[in-house]
Amino acid sequence: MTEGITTVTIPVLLLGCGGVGRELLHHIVTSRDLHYKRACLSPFSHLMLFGLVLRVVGVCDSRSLLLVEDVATMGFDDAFLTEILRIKSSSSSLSALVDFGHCHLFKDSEATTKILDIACLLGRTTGLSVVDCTASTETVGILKETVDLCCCIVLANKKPLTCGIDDYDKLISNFRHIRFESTVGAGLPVIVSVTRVLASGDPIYRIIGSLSGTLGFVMSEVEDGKSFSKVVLAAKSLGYTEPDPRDDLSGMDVARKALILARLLGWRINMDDIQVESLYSNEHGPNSMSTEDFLRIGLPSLDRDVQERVSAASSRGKVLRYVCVIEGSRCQVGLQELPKDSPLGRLRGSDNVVEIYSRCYKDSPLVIQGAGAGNDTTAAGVLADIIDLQDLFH
Ligand SMILES: NC(=O)C1=CN([C@@H]2O[C@H](COP(=O)(O)OP(=O)(O)OC[C@H]3O[C@@H](n4cnc5c(N)ncnc54)[C@H](OP(=O)(O)O)[C@@H]3O)[C@@H](O)[C@H]2O)C=CC1
Ligand SMILES: N[C@@H](CC=O)C(=O)O
Repeated sequence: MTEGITTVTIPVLLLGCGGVGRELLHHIVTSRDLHYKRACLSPFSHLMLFGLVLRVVGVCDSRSLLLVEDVATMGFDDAFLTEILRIKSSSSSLSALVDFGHCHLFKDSEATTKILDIACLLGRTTGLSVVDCTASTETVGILKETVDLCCCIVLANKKPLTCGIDDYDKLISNFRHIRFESTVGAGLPVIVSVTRVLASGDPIYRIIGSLSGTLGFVMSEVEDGKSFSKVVLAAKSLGYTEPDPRDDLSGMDVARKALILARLLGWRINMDDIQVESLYSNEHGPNSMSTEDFLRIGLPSLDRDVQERVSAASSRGKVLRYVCVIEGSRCQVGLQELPKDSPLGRLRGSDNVVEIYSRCYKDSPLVIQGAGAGNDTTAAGVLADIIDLQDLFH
């Protein structure tokens, strides 16, 4: 420890070690020096110096929980975190790491019980950050219990916030302890912007945006003459899509983002209240075929339809964009034909854009634009959320 610097430690428990979760661990390891020394650059550094240390106490995948030997004092060292990355990148289970020693492995219901034990031990004293980088609804129960144990919650996963309204209310009941910036716009500061505008007493009456990195990328690539199926597969390999890309193509992923924003505005609505346009029909849905079959057989069968729609729009001098509108009592997501030179029409690749209209931002909306998908930018958003929580524990 550098002399004169007080250390602030945030214990982190990671749920989900896929594309985003692994990238988060990588960012934690590579940003250690920055986090430790950052406060020294603060204008107030002559008053108080503190170094921030993120202590990863546990990592969970769909099958098991890997824990440090002593959660009260230890964190996985960087060599071990790097080994977790290596093992999970090769699609192996976390159980492969038990041989390395200095850790414990828990499975199934035992893992859930253990997570709650840790939350109980560390929540009130240290504000354990429980970070959800899964794409599962199964984490909601754990997250709700950790709220009561005074833990902090950081979400990339949209599903916990888009379940029933009671679950939502519970999760945000301690608003200072939850961050979910990456659920909308990946690393873009959308949630914080909406929250700040609302907190200033400036009512937001309209949000319009293009909020799917995948659909933005797909539409602009198909405009350039590439085949829909190939472009969706490329979006998947670039880390833009959900684990099952049908979540993107059905509009459900954008609908979840719309619901999170609408609920943030105070709307008491559920998924059923959102009009959602899907790019495929039921015969290609999860009840009819597996993800693998959809990628192999279903996707190519959609090529012609999507190409025709894109070409028809182009013949009218327009482009197709998947648009989210929250206004009046309407919350709607779907394809729109837009002028090529409009703010949404000009979007390329995985970029998102969000326009926020309020009393202060009436004639000229507050616009947030930039990369809206990808493991790197999403994990960066999650890490910034974790760092943002540190002020609660000085
Ligand atoms: N990629 C992006 O651009 C963005 C992604 N997000 C969100 O980030 C989240 C993660 O996405 P991504 O990393 O691509 O997903 P992946 O499918 O790559 O990873 C999901 C991880 O969660 C684990 N998991 C599944 N169920 C559970 C469970 N019940 N408990 C604990 N772990 C579980 C999986 O385990 P196993 O390894 O055993 O399969 C896997 O490690 C998603 O919710 C997504 O919507 C948000 C914004 C942008
Ligand atoms: N699948 C999503 C990822 C971010 O939420 C997208 O394509 O925007």
